[in-house]
Amino acid sequence: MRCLPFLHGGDAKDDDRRTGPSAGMSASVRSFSTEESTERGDPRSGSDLNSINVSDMSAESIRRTQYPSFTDRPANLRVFTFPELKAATRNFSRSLMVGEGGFGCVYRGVIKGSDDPTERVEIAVKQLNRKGVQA
Ligand SMILES: Nc1ncnc2c1ncn2[C@@H]1O[C@H](COP(=O)(O)OP(=O)(O)OP(=O)(O)O)[C@@H](O)[C@H]1O
Repeated sequence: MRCLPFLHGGDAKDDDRRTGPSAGMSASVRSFSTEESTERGDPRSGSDLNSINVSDMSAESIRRTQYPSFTDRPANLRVFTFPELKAATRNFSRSLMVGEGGFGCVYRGVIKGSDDPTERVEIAVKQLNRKGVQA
């Protein structure tokens, strides 16, 4: 699941969508949980989820998946827990769904600011669909 700044109006696929932290309204997230796995109590840790089974990967695909360590992430990359995203989107309410891509649905949400908890930051949260065509 990933979390992006929520954009008002217009085509969300334009360049504004990729402005990131410099836009002053960003919320980045990297979470691999799904509601399904969380409610089953999936015991995998974040580091487990970052690991890659290379047994059946080609050399080319391995080269393409050389991500930096999750612990080496940029200081301004904010990480959210699944319960936080669930609360922000009112349990992924259909009424807050703003779109759907090949990997899953995108929901509008509101979270507290990282520096000022009274600040309300509008976000877009994509919930990955494991059964989706691309996912
Ligand atoms: N940050 C955002 N703010 C507002 N709406 C968004 C945002 N991100 C996505 N959306 C809405 O959700 C729809 C689907 O977005 P998504 O990123 O899933 O598209 P995609 O790139 O086609 O999907 P995928 O990456 O899963 O193939 C968009 O067309 C848009 O309507």
